[in-house]
Amino acid sequence: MPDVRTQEIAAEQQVVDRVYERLEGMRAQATALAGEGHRRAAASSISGLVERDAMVHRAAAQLRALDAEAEGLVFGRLDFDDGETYHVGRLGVRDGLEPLLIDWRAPAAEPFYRATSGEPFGVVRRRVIICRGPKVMDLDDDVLSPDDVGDLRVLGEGALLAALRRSRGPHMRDIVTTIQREQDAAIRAPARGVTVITGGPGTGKTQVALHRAAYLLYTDRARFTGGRILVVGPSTVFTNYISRVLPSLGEDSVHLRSLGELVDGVTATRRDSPQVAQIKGSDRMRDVLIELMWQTPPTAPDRLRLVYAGQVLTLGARDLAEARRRVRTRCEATGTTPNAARTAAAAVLLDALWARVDGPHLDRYLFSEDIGDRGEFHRFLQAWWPALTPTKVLSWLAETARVVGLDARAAETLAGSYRGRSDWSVDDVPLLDELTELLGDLPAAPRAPEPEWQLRELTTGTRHVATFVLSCALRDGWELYAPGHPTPIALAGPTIDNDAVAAAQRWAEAVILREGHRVLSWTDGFDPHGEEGYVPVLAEPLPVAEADDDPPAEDPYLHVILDEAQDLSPMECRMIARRAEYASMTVVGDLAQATHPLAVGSWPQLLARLGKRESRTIKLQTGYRVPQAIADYAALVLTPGIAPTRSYRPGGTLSVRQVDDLHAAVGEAVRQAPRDATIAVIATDAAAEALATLVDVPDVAVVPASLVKGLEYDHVILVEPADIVAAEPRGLNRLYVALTRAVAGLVVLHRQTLPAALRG
Ligand SMILES: Nc1ncnc2c1ncn2[C@@H]1O[C@H](COP(=O)(O)OP(=O)(O)OP(=O)(O)O)[C@@H](O)[C@H]1O
Repeated sequence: MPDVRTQEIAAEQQVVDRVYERLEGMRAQATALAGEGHRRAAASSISGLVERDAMVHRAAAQLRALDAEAEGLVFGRLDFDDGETYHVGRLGVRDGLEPLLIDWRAPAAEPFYRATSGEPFGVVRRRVIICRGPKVMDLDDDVLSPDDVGDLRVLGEGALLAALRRSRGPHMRDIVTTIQREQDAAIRAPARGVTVITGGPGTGKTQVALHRAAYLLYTDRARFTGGRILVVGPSTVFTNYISRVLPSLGEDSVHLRSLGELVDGVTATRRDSPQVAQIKGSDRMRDVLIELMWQTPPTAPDRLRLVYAGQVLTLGARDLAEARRRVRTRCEATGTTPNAARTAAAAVLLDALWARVDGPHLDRYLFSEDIGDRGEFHRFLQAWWPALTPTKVLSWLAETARVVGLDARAAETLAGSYRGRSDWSVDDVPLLDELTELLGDLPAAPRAPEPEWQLRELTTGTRHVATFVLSCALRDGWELYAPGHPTPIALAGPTIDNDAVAAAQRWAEAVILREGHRVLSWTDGFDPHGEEGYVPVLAEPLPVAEADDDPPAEDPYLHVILDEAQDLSPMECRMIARRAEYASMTVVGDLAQATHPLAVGSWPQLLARLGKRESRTIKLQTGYRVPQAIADYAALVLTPGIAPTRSYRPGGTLSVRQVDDLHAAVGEAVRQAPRDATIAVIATDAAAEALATLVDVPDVAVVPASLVKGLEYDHVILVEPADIVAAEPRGLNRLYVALTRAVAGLVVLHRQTLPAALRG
């Protein structure tokens, strides 16, 4: 006769089997629907069918993601006092009208995470079903009666302990079966406004942030699907570590980026020294960058020499500097970015050259036309006012001895950080992003000319032309149209006879030159009204894109989740704020772990940097990573007044050893660490480099202290705390972060005296 447990497991297995059977059916249906074509399903007269098909498609997509993760789909059951029972899982499954499995994010599943004996929500029993794929392995029942309330109010204690004991892999695993009450409240907080989630190390902030992303997608999929949620983490090591959590929840449409990956085309992983980070992170860098982008490019020629009407016209370095200053003033007054300023630059140079022409009888238009015809003027213009990319401008800093807006020492520190480097640091990324905005779009690549038949196609109304067009209207005389404009930008008026095509073309060439383009010759074309006209062949491709042809603006993010947000510098906040303009936010962090020299002292201060106001704050109190003994030791370095995290994790070993030979001691500690565990040696960035060659053992990671934030390992060997503290202004906070990475064992090795806080 099987015992009750075995019987219960068998009963649950039947339910799980039914769920998988139904899913198989849905999968087959989805494949068939895909084969049939979605249009046919959508055209069905029964609207319920369309909804069902959509559900089947969605389930199939989720299943693909879940299959890849091989996680059990069913993990919970709730029994209510009215006799009702449901099963809770990673996705919702119905058989006809009967719900077989409730999605963990559905309101009906909330009691699974919230019910306590004090507030049971009608639940009499919560059961965690421990599955390996489709096979039920074990059950953990929680009978809710008033006597059950323990000190920590842990829900599903057996399952939680089992989850905490599970061996650690290279990636973080989801916690969907064991989310705790306070975590659930944070996950399900309203999407709107800004939700700040704080808590000590290991309280599950990152987990909450990721489960919240999955929750928001569930509650408003139409709004958030397709990459409208952005999750930002501090480093690529960290984003890689957490990258499996959302797929294991069946969600793959969230953008997960590290701070070094927010600008297209750049993947930065290296951090600058605190001294450099302090300069690059400060918001005065915006002014520095503005000065930099208007300065004379290092490759620009410093003399312009042309011959006109037998006269040698020269602009020397001082004239050119003055001309550049005038272009800047003109552009700043009109909000023109440097990349859109070549037209203005041409006009200012022509003014300066004309001022040197001796001879009152000479004509200004003819002068512009003649000079404009000279290839040398255009070659000069391109070199003197080149198209600028953010990377090009930032690289000038390596060579710039005097940086407007910085004192000499800061300028030298900044320049030094670029010398001899070919890669960008994470701290450069906000500067590149700022420059992208400041410089404006690059002139567009040349577009294929419109086929002639398309030009003739016009029957009624006006069109936007793709290039300049010169045409002659019967009553108004010669008109010149510019790209993208349906109305003329210039009218010749009665001065040019309607038949004098050559004169009209000369006039138009002068106007076009003022717009920054040189005409080589003319061909036939059509104006915006479909009338025949002349189209110039330009020396350079047109930088102006027709309004209709602009690439669609990228969809903005609608929710931005920031992890380790305590560390964002003012420039990083500006970069995030640009992406979060239309977004609600979830801001996650721990001020005690702030290590950036410009980190904020409070959450309202951070939100002010982001241009947002706090809507709600949720503080997580219980730690799940660090055992209490290690948490208490780490808390010694905290500022007095900050309470250590109350840890739920049992066990843990702590050993603090003073040694003579650090390298030998590290080798010994690595040999003694259990083999089936994840092991990290954490040291200052400089020491980590040396240790990495020394500790060449597979599965043992040597991690620089600056990269360890957000990560965790079963065993941590921490090397020379005094050096970690001394390495940077917020060294104590860095030490606190390093001390709170261990899940089971922490070995602290030191040769020097320990930092005062740890001696206590
Ligand atoms: N409810 C839970 N059930 C099981 N494990 C949990 C739970 N909450 C957190 N954990 C585990 O605790 C560890 C720490 O979680 P997490 O990294 O999210 O904490 P954190 O607050 O972001 O830490 P830090 O501030 O150090 O970055 C992880 O291994 C996580 O899986």
